[in-house]
Amino acid sequence: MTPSAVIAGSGKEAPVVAGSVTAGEADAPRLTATGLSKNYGAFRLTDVGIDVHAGRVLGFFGPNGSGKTTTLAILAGLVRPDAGSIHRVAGPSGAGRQPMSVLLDSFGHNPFLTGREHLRTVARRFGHPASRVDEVLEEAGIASAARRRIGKYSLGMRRRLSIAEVLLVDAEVVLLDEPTNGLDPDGIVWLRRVIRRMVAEGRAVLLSSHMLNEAEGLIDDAVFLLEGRVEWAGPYQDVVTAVAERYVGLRSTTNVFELAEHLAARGVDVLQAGPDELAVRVEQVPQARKAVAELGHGASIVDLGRPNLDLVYHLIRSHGLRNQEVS
Ligand SMILES: Nc1ncnc2c1ncn2[C@@H]1O[C@H](COP(=O)(O)OP(=O)(O)OP(=O)(O)O)[C@@H](O)[C@H]1O
Repeated sequence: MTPSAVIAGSGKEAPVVAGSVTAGEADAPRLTATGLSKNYGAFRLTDVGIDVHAGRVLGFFGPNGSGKTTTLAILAGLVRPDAGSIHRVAGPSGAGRQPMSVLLDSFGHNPFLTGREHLRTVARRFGHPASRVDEVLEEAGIASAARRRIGKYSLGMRRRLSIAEVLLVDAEVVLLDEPTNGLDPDGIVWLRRVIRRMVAEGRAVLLSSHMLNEAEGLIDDAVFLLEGRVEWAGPYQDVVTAVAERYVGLRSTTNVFELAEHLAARGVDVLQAGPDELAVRVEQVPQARKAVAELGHGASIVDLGRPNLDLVYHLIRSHGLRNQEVS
């Protein structure tokens, strides 16, 4: 069962996984998880490690069922792992923030409460004045629905309410699982602003998302999960560089879909890199040229430039780019 949306306030409710808290520097990792493992029988999360740094956004990516929500639920203390440890590092003293807030993909709101009643409960729990509730309702664009029961909210309104809740909690570490789900384009633009502001305020943000276009301009670090294991983790610029060093673009006057099929049939690892461009491994360029010539077309090898997150994701997903030790 996927846990419902929750705010992990004090962190005390987390089942302790050899967890600990120390005081840290301004730019230190605020949350470090190592060796997280969970065996669900049909699915295993294996040896997952994550560092979420102050003032940075960590993009957390992987296909459906790769274990992202399971990992977030463990970090939030909602699921007890079979192994691993979580270490939280407190920010500079005086910030007065809660340790962590979490927005999970599913909702755990009481449908019989109004949006305002729900947020007032959260505000009381964390000692915030009721006036703050109205501020976040306004900011989230749901002030006009504040007196309506949550059960009558649309999907996007419930998502906005969850984000309002994250703002209200005012935490050092913010974990966001698919926060754009259900948001309209205005809501997505607003969420981007919210995330940028949170990192500018020195918070550590983990953003799990399938919306690669949306995540691209926001992330500083990335973790790619495949089948419950970390395939690649580190500064996002490093994976972009790694892809740009290993792959080149291939342009041809022929239909690229037809060309891609032709190359794949000849054993060339090939991916779509743009509307009229493919990506192939540097070492397979001679093979690719030969295959293109067989089709009777010319082809040019081009620099991929800065590969976008979409291409990086698909390369990792289908060809692998492991920079993690396999245990
Ligand atoms: N409580 C549970 N009991 C058994 N299996 C579970 C449980 N929770 C999750 N799983 C399984 O763990 C696997 C990973 O699920 P998880 O929700 O973590 O993936 P995800 O990467 O977040 O996927 P998505 O992108 O679809 O949200 C799935 O196969 C799921 O069925």
